[in-house]
Amino acid sequence: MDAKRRLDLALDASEIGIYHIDLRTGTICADARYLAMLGYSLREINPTLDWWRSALHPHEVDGANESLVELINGDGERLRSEYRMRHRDGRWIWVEDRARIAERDEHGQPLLIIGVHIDISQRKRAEQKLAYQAEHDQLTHLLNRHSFLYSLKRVHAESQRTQRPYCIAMLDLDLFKQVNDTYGHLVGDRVLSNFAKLLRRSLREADWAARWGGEEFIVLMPNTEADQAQRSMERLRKTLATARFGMVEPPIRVTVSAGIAESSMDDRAGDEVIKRADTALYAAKHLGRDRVCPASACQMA
Ligand SMILES: Nc1nc2c(ncn2[C@@H]2O[C@H](COP(=O)(O)OP(=O)(O)OP(=O)(O)O)[C@@H](O)[C@H]2O)c(=O)[nH]1
Repeated sequence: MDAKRRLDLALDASEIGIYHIDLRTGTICADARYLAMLGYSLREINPTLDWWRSALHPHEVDGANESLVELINGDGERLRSEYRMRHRDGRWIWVEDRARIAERDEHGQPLLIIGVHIDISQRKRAEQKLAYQAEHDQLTHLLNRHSFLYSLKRVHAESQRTQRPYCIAMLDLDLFKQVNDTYGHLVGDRVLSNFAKLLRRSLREADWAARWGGEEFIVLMPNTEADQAQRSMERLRKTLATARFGMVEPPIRVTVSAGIAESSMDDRAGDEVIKRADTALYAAKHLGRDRVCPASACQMA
């Protein structure tokens, strides 16, 4: 087998598309594999740099363009970037683009760029899945404690800057051990996951909800004062008190207790607000459960 045939077969197996850009005309000469990746055949399209730009995802168009401009005007010889391109059927394909200057004129100006496109959509999907799993609780799909604390750090800094308070609510399902003991752990899991849906639905877009651990949840409400937060948690409490979880007969009823704390300019970190909300939650439990206690009133407990 001659070397060219061997190379063709190897490229075919690799599913790597090859292209070159003629910088004098702005035309792209792409091979069949490059075009097939985007749903086109050789006869259907004459790609140009303008076409390439128009097919880029809005989130990556600037970055991809800058990498190319840097390759053309900078000192480097090589480019390596990742971006999405629109497939003919409307999907977005993640592409890894690796290219180099192939020819320069007598003044050193690039004339030709040669490169390859590799379809990395599968790897990107796997990375996105891993990132999601690292940030979310597996059972409830709410944020996990780690990513909640990360968001809290940012909201706390923003609140110090704007001098506008935020609120934290700590929530704990009441007597949840009885649910597990009566119906089993799997039914308990479903109650937790249905409660999480109810919680998410009852919040504003800007609020953050997380599973703090076990049957305990935490909510961060940016730009919110204690009375607004209390109204929001009261609504949730009432909705839950009248909800029925119908996975068994008779349907399960669950209530929730909550403690609410508003941030103050004296708080050095969000942890201090969490501590006050936790103390208020303890007061809510102590006062008989199925209630919302603001930290400002929990001395009553
Ligand atoms: N099904 C299920 N149960 C959980 C999970 N995490 C924690 N629990 C249960 O939640 C229950 C918490 O019980 P306790 O801490 O005694 O509190 P409680 O029964 O809710 O009572 P109060 O908090 O005092 O109202 C325990 O039975 C835990 O096993 C989980 O992921 N799934």
